[in-house]
Amino acid sequence: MRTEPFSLRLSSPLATASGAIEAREGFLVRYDHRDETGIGEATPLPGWTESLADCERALDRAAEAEVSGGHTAAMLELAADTVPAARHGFATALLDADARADGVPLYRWFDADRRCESVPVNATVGDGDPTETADAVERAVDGGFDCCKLKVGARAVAADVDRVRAVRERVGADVTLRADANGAWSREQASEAFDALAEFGVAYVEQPLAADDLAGHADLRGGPVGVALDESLAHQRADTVLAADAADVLILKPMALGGPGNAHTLALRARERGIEPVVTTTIDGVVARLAALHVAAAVPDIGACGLATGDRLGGDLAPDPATVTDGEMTVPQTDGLGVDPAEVRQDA
Ligand SMILES: O=C(O)CCC(=O)c1ccccc1C(=O)O
Ligand SMILES: [Mg+2]
Repeated sequence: MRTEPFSLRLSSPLATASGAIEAREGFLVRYDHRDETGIGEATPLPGWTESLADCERALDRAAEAEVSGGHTAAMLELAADTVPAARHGFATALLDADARADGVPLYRWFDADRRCESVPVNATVGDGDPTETADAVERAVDGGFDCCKLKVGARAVAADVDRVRAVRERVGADVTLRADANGAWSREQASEAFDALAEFGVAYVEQPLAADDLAGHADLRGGPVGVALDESLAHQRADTVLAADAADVLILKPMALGGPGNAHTLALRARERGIEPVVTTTIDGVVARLAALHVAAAVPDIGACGLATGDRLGGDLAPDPATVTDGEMTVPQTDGLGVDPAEVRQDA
């Protein structure tokens, strides 16, 4: 196992209720397995995953364990609940090598019977005043998106409602709107927001309440605006979240869940319970974005996913083979993730 640090600046920082994301630092992971080299990416995001320092220590421990015990021993050092980003990095490299060895794109390693050319994606629009927000959504719609997610919760509920009204007036009824409060609201604020946002046809709100308030989320369900859980999954066991009947939609971030395999398993388990899975990045480099794209591609009839985040980066780890046209992201059909590990490095 070989690891290499990288640091990517966002040319377009994402303003959220829990602060702005301005840069992403992490590690590329390379692993030789079954005569192939696989590549993975560990890009921790504090609040969602372990710290950068804990990620590095976990990868070092895993590399040491691998020398004598192979990939099984390495994986035992990488617990999904404590070091999910480190686990994601190694697990992705292993999966990439396995899919290459089997001669299939990663999504077909998850489900050999599937063929998936593209995955629908939403545009992600950060906090801003009503005009800035409507401008950003209009640009996205002009660029072919028909589903936009707005960050809310960074200002008063009434001010967010003004933003959503401005967006709806600007782009009309045909665009699907979602909101993401990143856990900012009290129960009272959330119920006020849900009542007001219903008028503008908001499909769902991601994490309206704190991550541990599953009962509060369960109470918000049943109206025209759906409830999606995101942070709750990063902070609690998936079994607890699934059993709480607290969500219409589950947001699955492979980086926060310990890897593409864990995210894929959870997507199918959510479906079994009538909960819609949505796969998103944590604003990552191209390796992790492709891993998330393949997870989404492996799930039949998945709705719009939060994968169109590459254009926020000022530089990347390799050219991106997945382009977005008419709100659909193309899925690479070459073996593995769809990037050549030899061409992956910072600012490639
Ligand atoms: O879902 C999207 O549209 C993009 C991803 C996104 O919003 C996000 C990115 C980094 C950290 C947290 C989040 C989030 O969904 O809350
Ligand atoms: Mg979210």
